[in-house]
Amino acid sequence: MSKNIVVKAVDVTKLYGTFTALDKVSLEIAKGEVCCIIGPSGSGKSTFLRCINQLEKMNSGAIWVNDELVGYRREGNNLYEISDAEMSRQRRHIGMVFQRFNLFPHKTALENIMEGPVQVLREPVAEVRKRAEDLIVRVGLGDKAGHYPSQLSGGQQQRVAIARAMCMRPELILFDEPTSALDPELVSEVLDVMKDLAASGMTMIVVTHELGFARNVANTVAFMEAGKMVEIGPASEVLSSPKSPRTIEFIKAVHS
Ligand SMILES: Nc1ncnc2c1ncn2[C@@H]1O[C@H](COP(=O)(O)OP(=O)(O)OP(=O)(O)O)[C@@H](O)[C@H]1O
Repeated sequence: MSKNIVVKAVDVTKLYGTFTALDKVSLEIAKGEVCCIIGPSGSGKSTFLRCINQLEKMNSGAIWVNDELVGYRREGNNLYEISDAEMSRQRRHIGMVFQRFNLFPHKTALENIMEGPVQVLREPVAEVRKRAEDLIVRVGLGDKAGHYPSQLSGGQQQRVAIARAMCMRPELILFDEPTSALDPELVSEVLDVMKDLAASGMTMIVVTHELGFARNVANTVAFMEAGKMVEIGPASEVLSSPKSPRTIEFIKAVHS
């Protein structure tokens, strides 16, 4: 695989009982690219992100992150599955930002940002603190380092969550509807931080209903429906002249 490809997913299939949540979904993202995944509720967007970072085990298919197989493949009798230890090692390369910010309530903003590198990666505290202090300034919250999550707005909490993901120095950050739990007036401050991150060269996969963000920031837009990747291509093409009738309908509905 080319060194430039950060994520490659091939024929990822996920079943919940007999229900097919993902049906042979494939995707390839190059270093520094931003891919937005759009689609109606229940189409499998979150499930796909969760398969990429191993929060869900797929039933078949394969996922590579930076040339390393992180998912498993089952082809007939040919089963390959990486160990849980290996999975958690791999997962460190992948940051995740959730719809609900999931900060530790009893830790300050700065402590939340430092938590992963100190507790999981066992990096020296002083080094991590320096990095976290730079990051909190970068997300515009330099004056809120000592605040607890309950003292921050939703938009501020989400910016802390983004800084927390970045502090792990991931190869890739997955965003699962990062602005959909926010009051409308707080959406743009989070999107601005994400835009900045994209401009700095971070590879990102973003599940979002913010088509304006997708249009302005994404290189690639993927439209999913009923567990299938219906259409994928350059953002301008998919958003301005979609080919699939279902994509056309969806984009029209979001705009109206
Ligand atoms: N743990 C689970 N057990 C059973 N079914 C599940 C589970 N998680 C998700 N599903 C089902 O799989 C389908 C895909 O869900 P998913 O959350 O991935 O969709 P989505 O496109 O992210 O939707 P939304 O935009 O509403 O978040 C849905 O029909 C959902 O009900």
